[in-house]
Amino acid sequence: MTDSDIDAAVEQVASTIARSATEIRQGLVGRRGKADVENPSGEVQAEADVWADELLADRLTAIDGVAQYASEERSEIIDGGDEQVYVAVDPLDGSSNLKSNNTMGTVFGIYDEPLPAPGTALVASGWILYGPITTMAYARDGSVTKYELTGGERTVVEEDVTLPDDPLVYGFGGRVPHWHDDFHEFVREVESNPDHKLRYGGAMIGDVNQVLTYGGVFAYPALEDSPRGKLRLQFECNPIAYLVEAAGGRSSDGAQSILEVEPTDLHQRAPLHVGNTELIDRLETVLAGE
Ligand SMILES: O=P(O)(O)OC[C@H]1O[C@](O)(COP(=O)(O)O)[C@@H](O)[C@@H]1O
Ligand SMILES: [Mg+2]
Ligand SMILES: [Mg+2]
Repeated sequence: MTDSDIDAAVEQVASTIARSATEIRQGLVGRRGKADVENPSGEVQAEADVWADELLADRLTAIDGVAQYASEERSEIIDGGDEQVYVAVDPLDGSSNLKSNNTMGTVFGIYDEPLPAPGTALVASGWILYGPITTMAYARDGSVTKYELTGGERTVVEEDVTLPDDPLVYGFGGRVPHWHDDFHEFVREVESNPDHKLRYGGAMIGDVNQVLTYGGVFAYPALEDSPRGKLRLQFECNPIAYLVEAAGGRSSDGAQSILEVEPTDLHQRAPLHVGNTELIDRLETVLAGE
């Protein structure tokens, strides 16, 4: 396996997901109901979750160089038979927003180690945002590019994207009564800054994309009834953390970079905090009780 083989496989995965996004968006119509089955995290799947997972599984495992396909929506890893890259996908992020027709996304991480893998094994990651238009944010070689997607075409709108220096927005998931006291304290600090505005839409990708655009912080923290929060390390936390760090920000599980979290299980959860470096540094200080 050479570096150029890996580059070719990575590029194929990213362009296949970008091309599929238009179809996924159109395929949401008529698939907004529940599928009556649970995913490995114990959540009832939407018809669109199941459909988007199958579409991406078929296309991504057909690519030369894809060794594994894993998804939030299936228990087992699909073996692609090759050996260059290992792909983890959240086919539809924020699918509970289907009912109300609000923002959703698709998240992907491309690793160079078998799954479950640490975030340090990521070689690229990205997300599609199904907003008023379909956009893509993509991290590769320490640099982030934003695209607009139309009919399968990727048009660059910004290269070398970095988080703005002055944070503007914040959004925190989980029921407020279930937040730990030290997290409450951090939230009070963030809210007391007159420059900061609440932006929370119930789809991680929509909320993190606001942080990438305006600067700020997004978290789905550890909760009293769920010590590892809600979001899944392989499919959600690692890809987001890799991209935000490539854009000059920081990620944390509360104590260390998300990319340092030891993977123990394909579907394990982790508390996720991402955003401008000074805010994540401050969060870690507050959570450490300092
Ligand atoms: O509805 P809650 O508990 O606030 O959770 C919202 C969070 O759950 C998620 O919807 C989980 O992702 P999925 O929709 O892919 O399961 C995130 O996008 C979002 O940040
Ligand atoms: Mg998700
Ligand atoms: Mg999902």
